[in-house]
Amino acid sequence: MSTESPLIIALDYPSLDAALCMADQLDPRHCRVKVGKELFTRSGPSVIEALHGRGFEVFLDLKFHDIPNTVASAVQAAAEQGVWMVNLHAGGGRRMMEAARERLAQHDLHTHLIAVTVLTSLHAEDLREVGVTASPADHVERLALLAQQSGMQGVVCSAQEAGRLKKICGEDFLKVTPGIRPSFSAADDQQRIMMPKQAMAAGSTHLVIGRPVTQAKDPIAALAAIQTELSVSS
Ligand SMILES: O=C(O)c1cc(=O)[nH]c(=O)n1[C@@H]1O[C@H](COP(=O)(O)O)[C@@H](O)[C@H]1O
Repeated sequence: MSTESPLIIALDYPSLDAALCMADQLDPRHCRVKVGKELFTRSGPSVIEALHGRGFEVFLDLKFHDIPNTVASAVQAAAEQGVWMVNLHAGGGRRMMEAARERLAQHDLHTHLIAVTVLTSLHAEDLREVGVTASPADHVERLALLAQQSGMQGVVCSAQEAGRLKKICGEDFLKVTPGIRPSFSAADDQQRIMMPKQAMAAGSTHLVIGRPVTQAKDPIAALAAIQTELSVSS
C-alpha cells in the first residue's frame, strides 16, 4: 500500500513480536515503517515479510558500507525482498554507490536507493576527531552532491541541512531526515535535531521518527499529536 505521508516510523525493537505489536497499531495508509540493524539482526527477513503482509512500505535501514561488489550484492538482496527504500553510506565513495545503482538497474529493481551523509548524532567536534575539518553542513553538502552524481535518489541528512540541499540538489532529490523531535520529546543521542513541522518547511521530504513515538507512554497519541501538528497550517 502506498502512502502520501512523509512519516516513517523507526521500529527499533529487539524482537519481531515487539515490532509487530507496534506495527499493528499503525495504519499503512498514514505512515511507512523502518527496519534497522537491531531488529533485522534479530529477526531477519521474516520481519519484512510480516510488514509487507500488513500492507506497509518498508525502509530497510542497514546503512551498507563496504567494497563496491559487496554493497551492490547486499542492495540487490534487499531490493529482491521488495523493500520500498534501502540505504548505504555515501562515505563508501562514488564507485560503491555507482555499483549499487547499476546492480539495481541490471535487475530492473525499483527500490529507492539513498545515501547517508553525516549521521544526525554527530556534531562538528565528532567530525574533527575522525579527520573531517569541514562543518557538518558543508560535509553533508559535499556527500549529497557526490551521492547525486553517483545516481542516488536522495540522502539521509538532518533537517537542518534540508533547505540547503533543496537548493543545490533540487526538490525531487529525497531528503530523508531523522533527528526529528516534537516539542514533547527529549533529544536522546541525537545532535542535529528539528521539530516535525519545521523540518517539512525546511525541505525534508520524509521524517524518520523513532523514540518520540515508540518509547512514548501512549505511542498512538504521540503519533496523532505529530500528525495534527503537521496538518495544521501556520
Ligand atoms: O539512516 C537512518 O535512518 C539514520 C541516519 C541518521 O543519520 N540518524 C538516525 O537517527 N538514523 C536512524 O533514524 C532513527 C532515529 O530514531 P529516533 O532518534 O529514536 O527518532 C534510528 O533508527 C536511527 O538508526
